[in-house]
Formats: sequence, C-alpha cells, structure tokens
Amino acid sequence: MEARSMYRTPPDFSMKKEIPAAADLQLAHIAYDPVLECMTDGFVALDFQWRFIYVNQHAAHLIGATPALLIGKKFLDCFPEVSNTEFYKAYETAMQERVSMHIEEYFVPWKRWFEKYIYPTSDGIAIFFHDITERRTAEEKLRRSQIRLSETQRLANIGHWEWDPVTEKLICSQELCQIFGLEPIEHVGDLSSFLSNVHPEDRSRINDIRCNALHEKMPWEMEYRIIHQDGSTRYIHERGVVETGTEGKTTRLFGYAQDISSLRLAEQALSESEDLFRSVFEQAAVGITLTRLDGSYAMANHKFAELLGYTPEELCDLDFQSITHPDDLGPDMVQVNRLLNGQSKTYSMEKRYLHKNGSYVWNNLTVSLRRDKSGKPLHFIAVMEDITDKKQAERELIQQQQLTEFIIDSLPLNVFLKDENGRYLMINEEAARTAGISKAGAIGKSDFDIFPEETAKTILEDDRYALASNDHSLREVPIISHGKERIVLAGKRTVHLQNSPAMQLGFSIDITDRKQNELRIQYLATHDALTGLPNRNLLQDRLEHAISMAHRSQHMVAVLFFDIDRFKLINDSFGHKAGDEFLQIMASRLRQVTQSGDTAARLGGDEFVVLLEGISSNEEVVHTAEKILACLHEPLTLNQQELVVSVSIGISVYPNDHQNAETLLKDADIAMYHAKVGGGNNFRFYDSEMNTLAFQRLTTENRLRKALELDQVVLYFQPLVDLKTGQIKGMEVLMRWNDPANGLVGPDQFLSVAEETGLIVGLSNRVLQEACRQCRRWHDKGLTGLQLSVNLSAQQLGPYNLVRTVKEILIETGMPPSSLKLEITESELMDDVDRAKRTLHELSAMGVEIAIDDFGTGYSSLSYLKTLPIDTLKVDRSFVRDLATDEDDAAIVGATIGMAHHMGLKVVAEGVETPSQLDFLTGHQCDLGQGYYFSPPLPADAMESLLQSGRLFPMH
Ligand SMILES: Nc1nc2c(ncn2[C@@H]2O[C@@H]3COP(=O)(O)O[C@H]4[C@@H](O)[C@H](n5cnc6c(=O)[nH]c(N)nc65)O[C@@H]4COP(=O)(O)O[C@H]3[C@H]2O)c(=O)[nH]1
Repeated sequence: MEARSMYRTPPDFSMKKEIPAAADLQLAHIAYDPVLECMTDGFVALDFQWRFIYVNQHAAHLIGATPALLIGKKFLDCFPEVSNTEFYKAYETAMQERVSMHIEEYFVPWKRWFEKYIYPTSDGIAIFFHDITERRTAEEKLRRSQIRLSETQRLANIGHWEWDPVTEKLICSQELCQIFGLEPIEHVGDLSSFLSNVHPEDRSRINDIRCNALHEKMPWEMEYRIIHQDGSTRYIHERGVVETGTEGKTTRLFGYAQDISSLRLAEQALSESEDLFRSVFEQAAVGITLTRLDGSYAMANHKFAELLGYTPEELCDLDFQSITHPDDLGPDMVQVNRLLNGQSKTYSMEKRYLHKNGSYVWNNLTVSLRRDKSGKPLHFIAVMEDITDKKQAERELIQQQQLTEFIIDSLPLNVFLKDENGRYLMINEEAARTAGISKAGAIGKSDFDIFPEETAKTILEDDRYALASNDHSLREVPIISHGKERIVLAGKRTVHLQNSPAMQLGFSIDITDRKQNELRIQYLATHDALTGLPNRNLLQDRLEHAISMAHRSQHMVAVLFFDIDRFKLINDSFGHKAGDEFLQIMASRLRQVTQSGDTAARLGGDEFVVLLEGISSNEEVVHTAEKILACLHEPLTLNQQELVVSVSIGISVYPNDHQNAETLLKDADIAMYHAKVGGGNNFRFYDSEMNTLAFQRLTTENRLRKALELDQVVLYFQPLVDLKTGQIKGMEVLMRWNDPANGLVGPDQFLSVAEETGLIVGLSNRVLQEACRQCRRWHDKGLTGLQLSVNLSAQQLGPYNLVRTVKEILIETGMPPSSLKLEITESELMDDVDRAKRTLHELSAMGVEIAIDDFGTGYSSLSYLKTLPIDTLKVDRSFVRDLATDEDDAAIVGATIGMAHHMGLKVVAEGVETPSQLDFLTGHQCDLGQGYYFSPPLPADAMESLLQSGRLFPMH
C-alpha cells in the first residue's frame, strides 16, 4: 500500500530519485511470495552478478517466459539492447552504490514506458515496475496541446489570465506577460500591479468595467492601452468571463487579452491615409473628380466645382457629357473608349466645360481609369486644371501676332526676314508686291530666285555689309530696277533668337522720289522761289566759303548790294503780280551780266546781291558794278508800259572792309543807302564813315523813342482856305518834334526813321489824339465849324486797328466825326489794298472824311479811287509849283479838278505860294487852297488867334 500510494504521487519527470531506506528488502530467501505474485506491478530481483533470482508472474508474463526459465539467467543476456540505457545505468547505480532509484524510462525492447523503483538488496537489487505508456502518451498529448496553444497565443498575440477573487491573485499566461511587456516571473500577481501597466487615461474605465462585470456577473469586452517599459503604447482587446459556483458565488474571473496594436495602428494609418487623401482631394489646386463609367460624377472636389460655378453636390447630379462643349465631346469620348478598351492608360486633352453661368471655361484634363484586381474597370479619375487664362493669353498672342502681321503688311516698306543662308522666312505684302511674288511663294527662296542677277548681287553684298556692320546697318543702296536707276534705303539687323540660328530682319524702301524731293527741298531752301536765284542762306554759305578761299589765295571778295530805286512805286502802281514779273526780269538780266563763278542772289523784296570771287582789284568790281547799272537800266515793258528803272549799289570788299560774311553784307547795305541818298542809279564803296551815319540813325531812333515818352511832340496847324470866299474852312495838322537839343525838328528829319522803326504808329496816334483834343478846346471856345485834317501813316492801316483807335479818341474828346478828315497818300493806300479799302469804308461809315494826299505822284487809277470812300483829293504841291510855267502841270491840275468834281470830290491844292497859282486854281474852281500864300503851319495859340481874328484871305 505504501508503494501504491507512492504511485499516486504527482508525476515526477526527474530521472532518478532516492527511495527511503525502509525499502531495504531481504529478497534472497524469497522463494515465493504470494503478495508479490498478486501484484499488478512486475517484480524482479537480480543478484550481484545480474542474474534473475526472482521474477513474479506479472513480470514473467511481460518478459514472455516462466519465472523458472528466467531464474539464474543474466539480465543482459535477456535484454542485451538495454546495456547502455538509463535503465541499466540506474540498476548499476543501485547495485553498486546501494541506493534506491525511481525512474521512468522508455523500455526499448518492449517499446513501452515503465515507471521503476529499484532497491538495493542483500543479494543485489530488487525492481518494481509497471507500464505507464498510456499515462505518458496522454501527458505528451497534453504537453503538445499546451505548446500548440502557447504557440497559437504567441502568434495571435493573445494571452490568457485568470483571477481568483478569494486570493486576489492574478495568473497570466506567458504570452500575456509578453503582451504586457512583463517578465514571465511577473505573471502571477495582484490586479493592482497589473493595472499599473495600463495607460493612466484608461485605468478607471477598465476598472469600472471589471467591477461592473463582477457585480453583474456578466462577461465583458473592452479595449484599452498599456504602456511598455520602453514607453511604447500598445492597444489591448480584452474579453473576460465571471465564473460562478453552484451557490452563485464568484469562483474566478478569466479571459484573454489580445494585442491589437497592429490592427489599431493599421486603422490609424488607414484613417490618416484617408484624411490625407481627403485633404489632398479637397485642397488640391486642381479640379479632381471620380467619375463613374457612365460619365456621372461620383465625387468632385471643391476646386473643380469652383471652376464650373457649381457645388460638389450639384456636380454629383451631373455627368461630364452634359457639361462638355459639343465640339470637345467627340474627341473626349474617343479617348474614354481607348481607356476602357485598355488601349491607353491615361489621356490628356484641353477641353471646354460649360460653366453654370453659361460660359465655357478651358481646362487641361488628365484622365486615368481605375480597375479592380481582376482588371474590371471601376471608375475614372480626372484631374482638371483651369487654363482659361492660358487660352486667353494664347488668343491674345494670336491676336497680337495677327495685329503685328497686319501692321507689317500695312507698312509701305518692304519688310522681310531671312535665314542664315539668305532664304526668305517671311516677307510682307509690300515686299511681295514689289517683288511680284506671293508672300507664301517667297518662303524658302533667295534673292537670286526672285530678282535679276544684278539686283540680287547688290542685295547680297548689302546683306554681307549688314552682317559685318556689327549686326546693324542702314544705308542707301543704288540698284537697277526695270532698267532704271533707283535708290533703295535698306535697314538690316541680325536677330539672334534663343536656340535658333541667326536671322536677318530688314526693310527696304525705294527712296528715289524722296531723294529727288530732298534735292528739290534743298534747292528751295537755298534759292529764291520767284527768281530762282540763290537766296540769303546760300549767299551766306557761298560768302563764307569765298572768304575762306580768299584768305588762302590772297584774292579779294566783293559784295555788291543793291535794290531798285523807287521799286515801291512800281509795286504799288502795277500791282504785286507785275512787281513779281519785274523782279524776274531783273533776275534774268543779272544772270546775264554775272560771270560763272560769281553769285547773283535775291535777299527778298527788291534787294539783290552779287558776290564776286577771286578778284584782284577794285577796278574789276567797278567794271561789274557799271555793267549791272547799265544792264538793269535798259528799258523794259511791264503791263504794256515801258519802264526805265535804276538801281543803287553798295559795295563792300574783303579784306578791305569788315572780315566776316555778316558784316560784309551789312557794310554793303549801308553803302547802298548812301548811294540811294546820293540820288540813285550809281554805286558807292563802303567806307568807315558810313558806319557813323548808320550810328546816327540809330541814335535818332533812340531819341525819338524818348521824345514819345517825354511828350516832346507838338502840333502845328496850317489853314485850308475856301478859294471862293477866302474863309478858313479847316486846317492840316502837322507834327513837329520839340527836341531840347536841336530845337523844333520837322517831320522830314525823323519821319523815315520813325517809319523804319515802327515808331510812326505811336507818333501819329499821339497827333490824332492831341489834334482832336485841341479841336474840342476850340469848339468849346466858340471856334466851331472847323475840320481838322490829320495825316495817316500806311502802318496805321496795318494790324493796329485804326478804326477802334479813332472811335475811342472821338468818344474821349467828344469831337464829331465829320470834323475829322484823315489824309493818306496814294502810295500808302497801295500797300495792302484790301485792308486799306476795308478800313477806309469803316471810317467813312463812322462819318470821318477821307482825303487822298499828294495826288498825282503815284500810279493809282481813278477807276480804283472810285471804289474808295474818298471825299477830297489833295493835288501834290509839285504840280502846283509850276502851274504858271509848265503847261503839262497846268493841264494835269485842271483835268484833276474837273475829274474830281465830276466824281463828286472836293479838291485841295497844296503848296499855294503865289497869286498866279491862286488865280489858276480859282479859275479852275478848285475848292480849297493850302500854302504859304495863306499861312505857314502855326502853333495852336497862333492858329487860335488867327481864327479868332475872323480874317478872310483875299482871293485875287
Ligand atoms: N514848299 C512849301 N511847303 C509847304 C507849303 N505849304 C505847306 N507846306 C508844307 O507841305 C507839307 C504838307 O504836308 P504833307 O504834304 O501832308 O506832308 C507831310 C506829311 O506827309 C508828313 N507829316 C507831317 N505831319 C505828320 C503827321 O502828324 N503824321 C504823319 N503820318 N505824317 C505827317 O510830313 C510831311 C511834311 O510835313 P511838313 O514838313 O510839315 O510840310 C508840310 C508843310 O509845311 C508851301 O506853300 N510851300
């Protein structure tokens, strides 16, 4: 029984175990023991020689022999194959060391497991054994099953646990320990130590769940995080069950925990990936759509919706076909079908989408087809980029190009572009027209293909010149075109565009006509249009040139400056047209009289200059001057009238006089003035004294200006006497200059300077104003019925608005217009006939009377005078002077009086000095007389006294 109870001890897998000394059996005398024979265990005893000395029935049965046969046989003789096994070693140990052994061993001869107790005996050893093969097989199965479970748990990252509510001990499987990052030794512990691994945020929750499950006795399931010692976080899924006893009392809690970190991390990664996709999809700067195979939109991002003016939701109710421009749908569908047929993996195209507002927007579309693993098409993924701006820019570029082409084609220039081999890349319309070729036809051709060889050679040479001229040239190229010499202006530039060979851009224009015009303009700029003679500019150039030449050659240069004596009279009398004709005759005569190498120039008006170069003496100059005088003095016919004119020539000579062109001309002009003063029709050489006279004229001008400022102008009055009654009917107002230095100066001393300088206008206006004031004063003193004749200068009829001045003066002085008579000479009237006529009519309309002064000295015809509002003719005193002696003058004066009366005009005879003149005049019914016979011009107070005396002049 003792031994049996030993069998029931828990399995011990150790190889040997000492048996208590109580088992020290004395078996040598045992012949037959009924106890041993009844045993279900085998029993054998061996002596020190390893011979069987006892074998019970069960053992003999197992060995397969009778005990009698076995007794005395040696153990190894029966089981030679065990000599080196654990069995044998254990027997040996027990035998030799006299210790008890307990072993479990696989007994090879019988192919079964045996548990053996070996005891030393006095004879040797005794061995109890029984078959444990089934137990060992079950144990092995269990062990393998546990290994499999453990391996499975390890692979699935699952560990199990069990918690005893009584002991509050927690038992964890090795896998669970691994999951929690705990040492296997830690796998038994209490719940609180386990919780310390749990993420602090999850602790209370899982504690609540477990407590609740314990309370409710319900299974639970939960997820939580734990933190490993290395700080990493793991995700745990736990299931637990509450086990209860028969009385409903909780006996234990058990369950498993699984590390689902990889699942959670994968989910997290998936979620992040989805978020990423979402944000890429939604925040993309391009439109993205997911389109079903039928074309309807499954998804559209905001950008695409924004491009088309829809919301993404609205787009999902549409398909791409309905919002594609009709012209783009066909090509789009072709590409879609290629995708579906597997002929392409992706396609791109530019297409127009219909915007919600009805307009079309250009997009660059890239589409690919998504298929499942089996290759079945799932949907299209399309990416759209708004290229409306790009398209607009393209359109604008095209328009710009068209505009540029239009402009280039509109240019009246030949414009062209050639490649590096001189072949045309482009020509404009004008170039095509010039070359007689179409624009397209010129492309690829060279000049030798288009133009005659000579012309092409010239162009080629110019092309080369342009290339050599630092890439840019502009020059005039003479060419032969249609047998005629032409001049072409050619501009060429070498153009280096990126990544292309150098090209030549150029233009050309036929400037033959322009060149001719330039020559013509140059001619006009240097010649007088009326006579064709060189003008002042050309004369100046030639004079300067002549001076520099003379300086080198030690020769002389002479300037002969002249004008026509009394030319103004010719112009006034015959009119401007005849005046021009006259000047042309003069010019042609000058050409005849001057030698080649000399210059005959017209400076303007009737002023001419002859420039003599390369002369050696004054005699040569005199000779030419005389020739000019004689030639121009020849009679000529103008307006069918024969005329004889003379000129006055002033001469300056280089180097005798001034040294430069300008002063030489001035010197000659001064000399001419002196020649004229000397009576005309002669010439004078310049001398330095002449300059003094010119200086005097300048001084006079300045002093006159001062006189006007200082009011040094005084008025004299000369009566106009009625030749019938002897009564003073009016008076002529005559100006004097009360010069502090020279006393009273008459108009003949300063009038010409005043006329030349324009001071005459101011002087005359002053006289007019003062005369009217004086008349008013006399009127106020009772001296009424007087008419004042005031002289007008031709310049007052100019742009100075004489009418307004007269009106203002009359208003200011309160003098009746009929009391004023304005005198103007015949020649002054002719300066600007139209203006004079207009002015006189306006004055007459105001009531002012008009008299023609110095009548008979000019060339005006009576028919012309008839058109003017004239009241009075004043016969010039040169006719009156010789009335008594000169029949012609008498006839002229008589006829003039008769004719004037016939025209309803009054006649005033000037310069009446003698009774015989008076007799003639009264005899011819002349209306009024003026002259020293009656009275010289008187100052105002003397005139006033005369008037107040009421004196009548005797008429016989
Ligand atoms: N030999 C001679 N001469 C006589 C006789 N009776 C008068 N005279 C002079 O003849 C000139 C007449 O004036 P005029 O023919 O209008 O010629 C005037 C007139 O054309 C001009 N003149 C005078 N005062 C003015 C004026 O205020 N304005 C303008 N624009 N010219 C004026 O100056 C010219 C000369 O004026 P005056 O020297 O004052 O010379 C005056 C006068 O003194 C005579 O019997 N014998």
